[in-house]
Amino acid sequence: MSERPEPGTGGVRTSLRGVVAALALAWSTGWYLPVAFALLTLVQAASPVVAAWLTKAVLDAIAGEPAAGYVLGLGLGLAGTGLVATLAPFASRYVIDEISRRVGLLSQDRLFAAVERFTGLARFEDPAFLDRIRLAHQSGGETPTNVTSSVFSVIGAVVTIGGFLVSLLVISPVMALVVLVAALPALFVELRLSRARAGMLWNLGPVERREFFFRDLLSNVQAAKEIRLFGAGPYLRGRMADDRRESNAQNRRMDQRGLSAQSLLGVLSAVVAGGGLVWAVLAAVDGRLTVGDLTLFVAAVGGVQGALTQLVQDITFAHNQLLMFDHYLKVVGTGPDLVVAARPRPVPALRKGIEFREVWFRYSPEHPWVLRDVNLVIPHGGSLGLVGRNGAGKSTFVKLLCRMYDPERGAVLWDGVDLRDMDPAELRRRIGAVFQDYMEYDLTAAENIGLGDVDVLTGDAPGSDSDGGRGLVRAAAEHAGADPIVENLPRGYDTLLTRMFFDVSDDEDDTQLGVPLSGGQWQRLALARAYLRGQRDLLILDEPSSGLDAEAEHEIHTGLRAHRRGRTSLLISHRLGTVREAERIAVLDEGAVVETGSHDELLTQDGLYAHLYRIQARGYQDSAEAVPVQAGEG
Ligand SMILES: Nc1ncnc2c1ncn2[C@@H]1O[C@H](COP(=O)(O)OP(=O)(O)OP(=O)(O)O)[C@@H](O)[C@H]1O
Repeated sequence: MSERPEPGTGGVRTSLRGVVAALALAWSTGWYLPVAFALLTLVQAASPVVAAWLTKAVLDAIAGEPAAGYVLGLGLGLAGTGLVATLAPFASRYVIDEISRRVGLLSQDRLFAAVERFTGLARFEDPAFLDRIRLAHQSGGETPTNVTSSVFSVIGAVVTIGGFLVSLLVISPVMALVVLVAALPALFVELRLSRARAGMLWNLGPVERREFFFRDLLSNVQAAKEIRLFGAGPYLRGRMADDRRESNAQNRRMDQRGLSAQSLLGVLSAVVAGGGLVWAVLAAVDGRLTVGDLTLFVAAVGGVQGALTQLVQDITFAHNQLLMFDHYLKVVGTGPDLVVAARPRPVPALRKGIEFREVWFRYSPEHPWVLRDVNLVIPHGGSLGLVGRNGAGKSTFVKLLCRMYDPERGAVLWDGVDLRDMDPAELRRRIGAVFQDYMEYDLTAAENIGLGDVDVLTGDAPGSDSDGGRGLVRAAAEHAGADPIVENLPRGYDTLLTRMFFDVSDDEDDTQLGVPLSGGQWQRLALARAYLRGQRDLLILDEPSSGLDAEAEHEIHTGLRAHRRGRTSLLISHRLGTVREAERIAVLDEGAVVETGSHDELLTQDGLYAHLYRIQARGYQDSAEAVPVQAGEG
C-alpha cells in the first residue's frame, strides 16, 4: 500500500493552480454568474468609500453656505449608496449560492468520474487514498465556490482599501502608511495559522475515520445484536469518545494558538486606530482639518482596518480551502491505477481457456507474497475448483482473474493474450460472478438483480424492450430460486430492500417501508444477479452458497451444475462436497498450488485435499451417527 501522502504543501504555485482551477470550475457553470458576482462585489466594496466622501462633502457644505439643491443632491446620493449597500449583499448571496449549487454538481460528477477511472482495486484498498477521496469530496463541493467568493472578496477588499487609502493619503500620507504596515503582521500570522490548521486536519484524518467507524457501528443494525449480547456498547462508546477527545484536544490547541496571536494583532490595530484618532482630533482643533476631513479620516481608518481584516480573513480562508482543494485536484488528476494498453487488444469470445502462467503477486512490496508461482488453466467449457485453507489466496486469485490487480511477475492469459493488453471494462463484460462478499444494495429487488446487467435495467438489452427488462430479471430470479421470495414482498419486484430511505411523510403506507431480507435470501439475489449475466464466457462462483440451508444449497448446486455444464467456470468453496464435481480441482496452500487433479485423483494422492475432505466427511458422519443415538435417547 502507498504511504500516507502529505497534505497539500501550500506553496504559491499550488495556491495559484488551485485558484485558477476553482475559478475555471465556477466559470464553467455559466460565465454570467461569476461576472454578476464580481460586479456586485465591486459595488459593495466601493459603496463605503463613496458614502464616506459624500458624508464629508455634506458636512463641509453645511459648514459653509451651500445651495439647497447641492445638499439635497448629496443627501440623495448618500441615500442611494445606502440602498445599494443594503441590497447588494442579498443579491450577491443569491448569485454565490447558485454558483455553489452548480459547482457542487459539476465537481461531484468530475470527482466520481475520476474515481471510476480507477479500474482496479488497489486505490480502494489503500486507506490513505480513501482519506484523500473523503477530503476531496468534502472540498470538491464547497471549495471552488468558497475560493471564488474569497477571490472576489479579496478584490473587493483591495478596492475598499485602495479607495480609503487614497482618502487617507489626501489627509495624512504618514497615517496611510502606518495603517497599511500595521496590517502586514496579521496577514503573515494568519497564513501560518491556516497552514498549521490544514496540516492538523490531515493528521486527524485517521482519528476521524475511526470515530466515524464507531458512530456507524453503534447505530448499525447488523452490529446491534452482538453489541447488545456482549454488552460491548460502553466499551465502543468509550473508544469513540477517546477519538473525539483527541480531535477536540488538537483543535483546542490550534484555537488557543489562534486566540493568542489574534489578540496581539487586535491590540496592535486598536493602538494604531486610537493614535490616529487622537492626531486627527488635535488637527481638527488646530484647524488643519475640517469637520468633513475628520469624519472622512475616521471612516477611512476604520474602513482600511476593517477591509484589511476582511482581506486577511479572506486570504486565510482561501488558503485553507486551497490546501483542501488540492486533494480534489489530486484525485481528479490522478491517472488510471492499472496500466491500460494504448491500443488494447479486443477481448474475443473465449475459445481455448484462461491461464495463470508463473504468477507471483503481493499487495505491495511491504506485504508478503500472496500468490507464488501459480500455474493453472481454466479450460474453455470446463470447470476448475479452487480450494484451500483460509488466507490461502483464493479470493486474490479471483481479483487477478478479473484484473482488479496485475500480477507482479508472470501473466494471466485469455486465449494466450495477456490481460494487461486488454481493456479491463471489455474483459469484465465477458465475466459473470458471485463474490464471497457480494453486495446488498439498498435498492429495489428488481434493481438488486438488474444491476448484474445494466443494459437490462435500462431496457437496452435484447429482449428487454417490451417490459423494461422485467421478464429477464424474473427469469434470473426464478433460476436462482429467488422469485417466490420476491413475489411475497409487499411490492414484489418494486419493493425496496432497505429501510434506509424510509419516507417519514408516507408512514401511513406500509408498502412504502423497505423490507430487509435474510442472509440466505440476499445470497439468492446475488446468484440471480450472476444468472442475469449467465451467458458470459466465464462464470466465477466464490462461495456462492455459504449462507444457504442444506436443502437450498443442494437445490442451488443442482441448478448451478446444470448451468455450468459446457460453460467455463471457476468454483471456490470450503464445502468440498460442492467442489467435487469440478473437472479439475486445484489446492492452494500459502499462495502456491500444491495439488491438482480430479476429486478421485486428489483423494488417491492423499495430500492436503484428502486431509481436508476427510475431516469434513468425518464431521458429517459423526453427526449422522449421533442422530440415531440422540433419537434413541429421546
Ligand atoms: N487488500 C489487501 N491488502 C493486503 N493484504 C491482503 C489484502 N487482501 C487480502 N490480503 C491478504 O492476502 C492473503 C490471502 O487472502 P485471500 O482473501 O485471497 O484468501 P482466501 O483464500 O480467499 O481466504 P478465505 O478462505 O478466508 O476467504 C491473506 O493473508 C490476506 O490477509
